[in-house]
Amino acid sequence: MNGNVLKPRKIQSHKGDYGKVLAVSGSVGMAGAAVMCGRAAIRSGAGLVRFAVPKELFNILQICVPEATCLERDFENVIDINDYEAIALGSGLGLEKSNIPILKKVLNDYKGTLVLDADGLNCVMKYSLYGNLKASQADIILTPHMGEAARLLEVESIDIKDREKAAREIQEAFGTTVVMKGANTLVLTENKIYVNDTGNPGMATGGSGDVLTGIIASLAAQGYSGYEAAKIGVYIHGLAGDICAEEIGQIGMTAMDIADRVPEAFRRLASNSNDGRDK
Ligand SMILES: NC(=O)C1=CN([C@@H]2O[C@H](COP(=O)(O)OP(=O)(O)OC[C@H]3O[C@@H](n4cnc5c(N)ncnc54)[C@H](O)[C@@H]3O)[C@@H](O)[C@H]2O)[C@@H](O)CC1
Ligand SMILES: Nc1ncnc2c1ncn2[C@@H]1O[C@H](COP(=O)(O)OP(=O)(O)O)[C@@H](O)[C@H]1O
Ligand SMILES: [Mg+2]
Repeated sequence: MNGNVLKPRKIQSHKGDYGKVLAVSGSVGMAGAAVMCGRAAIRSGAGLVRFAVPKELFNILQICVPEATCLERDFENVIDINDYEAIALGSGLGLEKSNIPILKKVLNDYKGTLVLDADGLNCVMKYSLYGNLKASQADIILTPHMGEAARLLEVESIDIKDREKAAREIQEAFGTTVVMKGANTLVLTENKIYVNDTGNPGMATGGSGDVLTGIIASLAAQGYSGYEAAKIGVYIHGLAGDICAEEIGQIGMTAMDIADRVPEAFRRLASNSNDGRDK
């Protein structure tokens, strides 16, 4: 990937110029997913990150991600979802019925860029919300791993040799951008496919996908299209993982380690010299 894909930050600019991300992530018992997602969004350059979470999570999030702010997950009285250029929805959300109105509100009313991950995807299938997903006016990026992709296609499992076909089927079924995660993550949109070449198996560790969701949402908040944000996001995420492998080793890198190498990954992409990939 060439560094000129990145938008330079202007000297005369302020946080309002770099977008606001709303992270509708985490639940009691999965605060970590929100931490990874929010931390990665901040590390990817968004002007402001705000969590929409149950009140029980405020303390832990404000300690673990002090740069972000927290609001209660109440889209009727507290949060205007269309105030945010990008929403990350689903990491660590859980599968409770109480998520139905949250998903419906975002899918029916949101007009920005929406990254739908993990339990966001699982809830769409569990509660038959695919009609809402297909009709949504948002620019949507789905980020399934192979297990989640199988759920989206309502099949038992997907063979690795059928990965691209399955990703295309999801893209066509929902009309969104699709990020099919794993080694050589695929990014698909109508008539386009990008095969990522960064990353390593050390990244197969809990929370790594939540980091990717935060990176993509952050790029979308800064004005990249959903497809561009997804492509650059998977590249940066993998490169941050490769920097972890250089510094720490593949075994034992953590999702937080990956999030914290994201700025260096952007630096390498921007200079386009150290990553050795000029494609
Ligand atoms: N610290 C935290 O709070 C964390 C919370 N997480 C959240 O936990 C919830 C459940 O997500 P999980 O991914 O753990 O659970 P899943 O329910 O998606 O994964 C469970 C099963 O799915 C299948 N699967 C998972 N990855 C696969 C792959 N790459 N290829 C094929 N099959 C695969 C496997 O059969 C696996 O046993 C999500 O909301 C997620 O965001 C995770 O992100 C991990 C960290
Ligand atoms: N072998 C691998 N090579 C490269 N990247 C990988 C590999 N295994 C996992 N990853 C990356 O790690 C992330 C895992 O995401 P996910 O399965 O959603 O984990 P979690 O839900 O625990 O955060 C994805 O971005 C995926 O592409
Ligand atoms: Mg995940």
